[in-house]
Amino acid sequence: MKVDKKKIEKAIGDILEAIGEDPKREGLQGTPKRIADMYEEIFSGLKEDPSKQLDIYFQDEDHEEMVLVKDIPFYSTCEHHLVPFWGKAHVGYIPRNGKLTGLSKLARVVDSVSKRPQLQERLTSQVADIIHEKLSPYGVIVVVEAEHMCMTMRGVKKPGSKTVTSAVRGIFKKEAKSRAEAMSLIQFRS
Ligand SMILES: Nc1nc2c(ncn2[C@@H]2O[C@H](COP(=O)(O)OP(=O)(O)OP(=O)(O)O)[C@@H](O)[C@H]2O)c(=O)[nH]1
Ligand SMILES: [Zn+2]
Repeated sequence: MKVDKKKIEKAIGDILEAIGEDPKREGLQGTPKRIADMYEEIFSGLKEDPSKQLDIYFQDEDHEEMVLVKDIPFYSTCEHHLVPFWGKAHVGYIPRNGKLTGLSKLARVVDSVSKRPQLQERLTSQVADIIHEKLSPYGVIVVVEAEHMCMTMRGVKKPGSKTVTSAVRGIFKKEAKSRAEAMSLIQFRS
């Protein structure tokens, strides 16, 4: 289902009125439509199945070592306040039976689960679960670091504070050594 743009436009008009604005003044006339268009874009992940991004994979029987794509930028929307949280995701996995996915597909999975009203913890575990279920790798590790606008521009007002979440599956859960190796690669700065 597509977003109901008419309903969003009406709601935004109501909010503008409720805060004491005049939705008919020149600068605001197009705002409900702009926001409806924007919501269609930033919530487009709601009607996607992110695991479809991993439908295509390559076979390389030889490669059963860690693959890590780090510093994947993302923007998401906090489900509590509907304001942005954004940062970087680091996604690693150890392929099994030569099931390698395209590197960009890992970033596409991050994009897809970001474009919904989200919790950072859920975003992190959804990325790990999708890769784990679809590619059956030896293990998956996902680390997400983000700044939440609901903690900076309002409320507790702590600009610069970062929230770090992680989700590990398979071997990364069982073996501290593999986890430590992945974490050192994530932290490595060239
Ligand atoms: N666990 C988790 N909490 C989040 C996330 N995004 C926002 N929050 C928190 O959700 C909580 C909502 O708390 P409430 O007390 O219901 O709302 P509030 O009165 O606006 O809270 P304050 O932000 O403390 O002013 C806050 O503590 C937010 O920091 C997230 O991704 N994960
Ligand atoms: Zn929030």
